[in-house]
Amino acid sequence: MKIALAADHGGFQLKNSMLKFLQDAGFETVDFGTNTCDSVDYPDYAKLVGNAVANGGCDFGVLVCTTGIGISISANKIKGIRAALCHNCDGAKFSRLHNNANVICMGAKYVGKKLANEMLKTFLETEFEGGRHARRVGKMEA
Ligand SMILES: O=C(CO)[C@H](O)[C@H](O)[C@H](O)COP(=O)(O)O
Repeated sequence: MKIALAADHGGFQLKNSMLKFLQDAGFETVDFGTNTCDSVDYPDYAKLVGNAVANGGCDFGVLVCTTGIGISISANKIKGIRAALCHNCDGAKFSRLHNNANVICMGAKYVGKKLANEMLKTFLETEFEGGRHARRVGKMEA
């Protein structure tokens, strides 16, 4: 499974922590940056990960900014992207079960490294339930 990650200056440390977690767990990863405190614009990074997932180059995406809000709004502008802003493992689980989310977004201001790894693990291990949820996801896509 190949995972694309990116963050702005507000989220790069948490992104790098999850990058190491994924690499240690044996996942293939693509790091789209940023990797410094220099101020950047979160829509640019959402676009890199969103396109990588939407075009099939990566299976899932991980995006982080300070609150998670701007980067999730941005990712959801890309056709085929269902980006879920998650704050706990239950949200991460249901974003997959019911919404077939393909990008998980987090706010580094609210989520610590341990919780972020747990949410990410839950997200990647949970399968979409399909059924009535497939009808709803289909309506979102339309
Ligand atoms: O949280 C964010 C967007 O929702 C971004 O990470 C920004 O950090 C936030 O908008 C604050 O911007 P600043 O330039 O870092 O003050």
